[in-house]
Amino acid sequence: MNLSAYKKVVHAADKREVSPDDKPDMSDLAGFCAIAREAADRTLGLRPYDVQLIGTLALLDGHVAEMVTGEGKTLSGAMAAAGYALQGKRVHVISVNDYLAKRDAEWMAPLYEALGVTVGHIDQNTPHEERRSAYACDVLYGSVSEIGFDVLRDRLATGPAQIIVPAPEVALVDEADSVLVDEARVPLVLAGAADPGSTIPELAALVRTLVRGYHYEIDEQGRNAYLTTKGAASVENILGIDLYDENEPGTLIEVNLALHAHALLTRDVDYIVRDGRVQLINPSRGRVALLQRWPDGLQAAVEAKEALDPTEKGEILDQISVQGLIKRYPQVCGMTGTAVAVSEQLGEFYGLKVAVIPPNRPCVRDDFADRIYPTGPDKIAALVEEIQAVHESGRPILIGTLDVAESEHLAHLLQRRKLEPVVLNAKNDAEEASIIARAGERGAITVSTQMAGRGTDIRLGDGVAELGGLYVIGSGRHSSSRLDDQLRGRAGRQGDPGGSVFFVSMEDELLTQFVPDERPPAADPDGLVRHRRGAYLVGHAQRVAEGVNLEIHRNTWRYTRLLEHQRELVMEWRDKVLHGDSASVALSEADPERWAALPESTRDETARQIVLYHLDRCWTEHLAFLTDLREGIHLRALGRMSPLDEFHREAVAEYKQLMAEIERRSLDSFEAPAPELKRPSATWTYMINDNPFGTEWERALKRVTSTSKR
Ligand SMILES: Nc1ncnc2c1ncn2[C@@H]1O[C@H](COP(=O)(O)OP(=O)(O)OP(=O)(O)O)[C@@H](O)[C@H]1O
Repeated sequence: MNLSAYKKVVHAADKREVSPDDKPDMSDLAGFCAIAREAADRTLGLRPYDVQLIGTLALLDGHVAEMVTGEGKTLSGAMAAAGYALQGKRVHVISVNDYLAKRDAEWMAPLYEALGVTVGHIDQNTPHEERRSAYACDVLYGSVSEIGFDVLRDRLATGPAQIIVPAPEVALVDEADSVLVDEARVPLVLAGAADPGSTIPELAALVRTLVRGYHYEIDEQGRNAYLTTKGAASVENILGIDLYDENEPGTLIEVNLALHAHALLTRDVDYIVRDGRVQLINPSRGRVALLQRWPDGLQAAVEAKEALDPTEKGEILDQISVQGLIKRYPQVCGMTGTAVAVSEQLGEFYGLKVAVIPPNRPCVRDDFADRIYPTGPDKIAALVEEIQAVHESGRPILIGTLDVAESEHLAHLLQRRKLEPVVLNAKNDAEEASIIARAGERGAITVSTQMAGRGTDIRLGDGVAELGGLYVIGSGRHSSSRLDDQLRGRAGRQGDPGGSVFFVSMEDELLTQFVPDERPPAADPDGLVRHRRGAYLVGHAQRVAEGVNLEIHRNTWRYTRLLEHQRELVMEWRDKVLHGDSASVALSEADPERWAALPESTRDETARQIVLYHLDRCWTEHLAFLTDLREGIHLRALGRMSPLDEFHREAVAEYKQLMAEIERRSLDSFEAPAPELKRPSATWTYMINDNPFGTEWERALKRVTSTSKR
């Protein structure tokens, strides 16, 4: 169907008479729309606009619906989820965070109930049994990471009763660009406690004494720190060892990790320290990611840097990418305010098409041209002036910053001027929704990191419309214009008046990183850069950044596709072991005598546990092998071989042996039982890429973009 077909359905729905006892019939879409509209009106007090029904139809048709922010996607999505449920399909509404999953599930519950559909939600604190009942509902709301980690944790089930995620049927993805594109660059990783290793706190103290430019260098992209020859010599001197001793490779790695933690990771930007623990800040959302950590060595190095007790070490038990997770669902659809800009990626990675839904009331927000300044301090000074001047009129202002440290710095400067900004960042994210909801009140000044509080409606206070509505200021352009548009979209919702502007400096990271060699144009006497070239460079840097990110995404996907395929095959096998008798069949055939000697009542379970243990163990080892392989694979390029082909060749060969290895080890355990098959005692999740330093390929790519002149 296309937009005009949807409109016809909605037009027909308008003419239907609906009685309270009507049951929706999904073969009659107009009838369904009429009933859903009536049910929403009676239960939620919201009568869906025609465009919301059009959005619902686009979702039921498997599209990503682009609906402008504030148009009421929550309701469109709920009607579509109910529609799928009434077709007998189980729906997962995937949101960007726990808060929205809970809010939307609870808000829409009366509508679902009226339509005869059950609904549940999960968040990171949901206990096991409640989680299970939530998954048993027709419609489940949960964040992508919660659902992903449940899928990964189910993977460790040693009995069918432990599994909580039912077979996937429909995924309805809210903020689809953010989930399917931004978050998709980072695989979800489940790790388990293994042998505790040693960490060297002295190294944290040692690297603190090193001087940048003399002892160590940081590459232009700020992604990699490395010792210079002089630095390496000093470290060797202090430690009294040979860093490059082939028999002791561990120390060099630990020194490098300590240096990375010291030189590249900044407290309050990349992580915060709370309750004696290092908590990561999710770079795409500026929120604290609970239960997430860096790969071990780096986590330990950051803990040592902050003089905290080291947490347990672990190994990767399993991982899945957002693509891998989403591809499990036979039916996928989504909604977002900014889909068109990523339509190419949605098509390439997910086979999804975008449907643009017209707004209910046209947007009348004033989007002003960027204010460009030569230096960072000039920009900040002008930004503070602007805030003060606008604030005097009483107009509410929302300032979007790029990180927590910047928010705090700005808040500090505003306070010095006797202004009272409310700061919204990863440190108080529990309250962020209610704070952001008040950002439209007269006189409010709200400083917020990136998309914190996203999805919360900002209503204008009394008399604010006359002042021009909410004024949104970005303290710098993001690495993608989509994120800029999302920030602008906080103002001018549902036809409200509003304004937006970005303050940019030629020293912003976006420019120094992606167009480092360009000479910026001079400023006018009042300090503002008005030359066309200024705006051109900003736009150009953003396009380069977008291109680099797309290539990174593409490349990650090229490598993970094979891994995910192998994972699927192993999981199919595991399912057969878990639910069937394949372990018993295999082991009884391999050693009938031993089989006959075992007590009949327990031998099936014994066989199952042995095979599951070795299957999980071998998969963990296989993952470690693939990670190592991928890290070293770029060297093959030197031998004129295609790294990707080589990776595939070796990964496939190794995989072929995997099955045989599992069988061999299982048989060994069966014949001479080990005292205990010890499984990991605790699990946790990672958010950062499998390689914290970026792959060699990414680094090379960044080098290319930074040296190419246009
Ligand atoms: N049919 C309707 N009639 C009246 N108000 C509505 C209707 N649909 C939604 N709203 C209101 O519009 C506001 C925005 O809704 P919602 O939060 O779903 O928007 P959104 O499109 O998800 O925005 P965002 O992109 O910021 O997440 C809410 O306050 C909601 O109550």
